[in-house]
Amino acid sequence: MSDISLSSPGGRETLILASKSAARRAMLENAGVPFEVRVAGVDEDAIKAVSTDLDPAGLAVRLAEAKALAVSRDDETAWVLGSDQTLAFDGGLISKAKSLDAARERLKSMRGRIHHLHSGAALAVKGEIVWSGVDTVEMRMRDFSDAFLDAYLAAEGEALLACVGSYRLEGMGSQLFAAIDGDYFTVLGLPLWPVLAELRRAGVLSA
Ligand SMILES: Nc1nc2c(ncn2[C@@H]2O[C@H](COP(=O)(O)OP(=O)(O)OP(=O)(O)O)[C@@H](O)[C@H]2O)c(=O)[nH]1
Repeated sequence: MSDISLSSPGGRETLILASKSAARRAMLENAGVPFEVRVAGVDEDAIKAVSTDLDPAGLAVRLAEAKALAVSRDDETAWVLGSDQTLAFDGGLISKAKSLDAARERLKSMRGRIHHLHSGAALAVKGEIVWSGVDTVEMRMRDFSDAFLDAYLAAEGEALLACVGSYRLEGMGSQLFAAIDGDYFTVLGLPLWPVLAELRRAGVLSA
């Protein structure tokens, strides 16, 4: 993963995004936020296994905090942003599909029904969590046809396997939904508004 070091206005603190997520990176880039990328090598499955006491939103925060801490412990100066997204459906948690066939079955099971996306974020400095937050969106998937689903999978391909719900809301993916109730950026994987507000409060971004 290449580092992105954009010149920070006024020599502000360095922000590191501890995520391999292309969507998270694009959201910050498009918002004009100077940052570097350093992927956090966190064993998410191990954390999930000991977090059965948490609801999906709480798990998203815990995973976001783990990613932020993993990078922050190695960098004594930067502000580190970690993030994680969980998908709650039918009383359980859905994780990324391993193949397009699995994605097809996943999307068939969710069509015509509601699921929720929880996007958690955390900021860490010097190995300590200084802020965390989470936002949730209700996703109302329409009962699309098999023909539409096949066309969607063919159009989007393996890029969908990087997305927790096996879809991307942007582009053709918007046709999978009747409506969403919540914030677009939260769907893409980051509770952008509270993250930007905290970065301004902390002086990482100018007010
Ligand atoms: N472009 C796009 N990405 C989405 C959408 N919904 C979910 N995602 C992505 O699905 C991924 C959720 O997986 P996570 O485990 O939170 O993050 P990750 O991509 O594995 O990256 P790390 O932060 O390094 O763990 C994130 O990259 C989200 O950006 C969407 O509608 N559009």
